[in-house]
Amino acid sequence: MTRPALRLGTRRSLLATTQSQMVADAFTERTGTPVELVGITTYGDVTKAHLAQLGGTGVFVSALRDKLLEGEIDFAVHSLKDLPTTQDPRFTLAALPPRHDHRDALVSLHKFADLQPGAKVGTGSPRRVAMLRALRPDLEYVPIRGNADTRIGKVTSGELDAVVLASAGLTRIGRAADIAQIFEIEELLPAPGQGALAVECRADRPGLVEALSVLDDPATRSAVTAERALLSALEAGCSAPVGAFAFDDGHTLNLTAVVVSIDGREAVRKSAAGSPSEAANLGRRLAAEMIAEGADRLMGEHSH
Ligand SMILES: NCc1[nH]cc(CCC(=O)O)c1CC(=O)O
Repeated sequence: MTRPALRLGTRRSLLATTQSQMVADAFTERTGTPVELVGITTYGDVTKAHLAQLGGTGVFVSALRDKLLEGEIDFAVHSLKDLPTTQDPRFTLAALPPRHDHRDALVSLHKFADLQPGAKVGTGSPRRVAMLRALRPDLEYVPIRGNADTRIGKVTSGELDAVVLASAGLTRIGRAADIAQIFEIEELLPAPGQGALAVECRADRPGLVEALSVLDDPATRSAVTAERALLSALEAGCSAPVGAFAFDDGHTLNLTAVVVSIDGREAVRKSAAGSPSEAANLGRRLAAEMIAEGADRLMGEHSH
């Protein structure tokens, strides 16, 4: 007997459809249940303009959630770093699949250290600007928007000397060959949850939550739980210059986080370790220690 296909709602961008297809394939391989992708055009995709004024990437998330509530789709795949840290109780993150690469990457013809003084580096992220400024205050940081292809195109055309994007996203859309350098976390701490995917469905479908949970990776879940608890406890918005990375080696969860002033001159950077079963506590504890050292002052207007 063939089972009915589950409907996986996805934005139509290359990154979104690729990530959704990866999850669909992994689920079908594990369970034998077919998955059908359902393309959804979101308000954010249509208007393009002033995404920040629409509430940042949250518009993409809420469009998919609306389709879950309407029953048009069974589940959705999000980039975890685009999800608000406060979970809407109507939905469950049924699976957090294994995270492979959390780091940021430089797309350029040159290594970061070899860029000429005054070279133009494109990134729309205050976190990346603040941390890169700490390393190279002599470069010019230019805000940019658009999908990865558009951003890479500005390097190819010579309009910019480099752009910085998540390594995971570049690899997923087949642009790994354009990466000149991957930043290690000592240089550039990624956004909380960067590189991880979240598989979400309605909380009132426990059978589906259980079925999707075959894709969950407990070590990824504990790591990103700590990162996101820290972000939430810092009361930082998605545009705040906050970096965090946690790694669960199966016994110990190590968390490192930084808050940098937007000019790159001041930073509070701290690490802590704990039990993976206490991931959220670890994140909250490290956030409290960072606030005690002035992290909230550094965030300035970027908090909330
Ligand atoms: N904010 C946009 C966004 N959301 C997820 C990714 C890439 C994939 C990931 O980080 O999981 C990107 C682009 C980028 O930051 O380069």
